[in-house]
Amino acid sequence: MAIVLGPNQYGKAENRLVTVSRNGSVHTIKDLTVSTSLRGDLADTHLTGDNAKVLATDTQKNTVYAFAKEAPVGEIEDFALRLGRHFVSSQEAITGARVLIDEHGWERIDGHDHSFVRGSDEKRTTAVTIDGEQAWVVSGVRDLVVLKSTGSEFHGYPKDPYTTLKETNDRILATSVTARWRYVGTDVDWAKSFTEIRSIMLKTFADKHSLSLQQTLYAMGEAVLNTRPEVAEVRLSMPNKHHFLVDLSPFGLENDNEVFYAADRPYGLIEGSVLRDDAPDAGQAWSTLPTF
Ligand SMILES: O=c1[nH]c(=O)c2[nH]c(=O)[nH]c2[nH]1
Repeated sequence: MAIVLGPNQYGKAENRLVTVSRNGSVHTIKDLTVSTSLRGDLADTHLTGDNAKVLATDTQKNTVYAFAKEAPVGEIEDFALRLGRHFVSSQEAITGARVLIDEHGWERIDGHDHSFVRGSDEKRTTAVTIDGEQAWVVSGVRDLVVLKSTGSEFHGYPKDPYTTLKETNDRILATSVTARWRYVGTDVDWAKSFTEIRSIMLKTFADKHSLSLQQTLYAMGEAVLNTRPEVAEVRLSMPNKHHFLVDLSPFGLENDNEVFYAADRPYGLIEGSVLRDDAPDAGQAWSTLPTF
């Protein structure tokens, strides 16, 4: 038996980067969390501690901040592609890079020039993978919390000895959407694509009469693929944020779908992928990302 080194990567995780760009007195901010990981000929450092091929994680961190000054950060996908390509092209031993960026949203306060309020916890995300000359982009959104107060049913499921759930023709449906979509290529108007994908997912959640969260998940992915040719595959992770009808009968009160207890756990976790059957090969697009 021999013991060998398996797949490995290393980098600086969760660099917090905030930039201010000034157009006269009007400021625009970008608030990012950037993680970089490098892959390549890195056996020596693992096997003998020889660091001749190890671009320090500290240097990777500094590169993130220097690149933010040297050119406008722009869209997160472009910034991630710039960083990833730089690491691979400038270090002979480094053959691959993975750059993950989360963008945290700030809204201008009442049209104010330089004051902002954090809108919600929602994050725009990207995961860029560089392998030699090739690049894959998977973008998405996290913590996009939505709720509909009707237009959702759940019934027709098997009843076994342990089933207590009551069938319903009218329930609250709420979830916190994590969506990732894999782009076919890299020649994309990233901002426009993101805005339109987010909007079509929200519209579908709202408009689709739901017989299960699974059905809603599929409809959301399908709507993205039907309208956005630049996308090959959508992966969705949607916790079912249960809202239970409170039993008010001890108080002599009827509860006609008006008073709910919002449980935070446990939650149903509904996850799935929707893709074109002729989608181009995913290459390394999803590697090391969570399945959903
Ligand atoms: O939309 C739903 N899907 C399920 O699989 C499920 N299971 C459950 O208890 N409630 C729900 N709701």
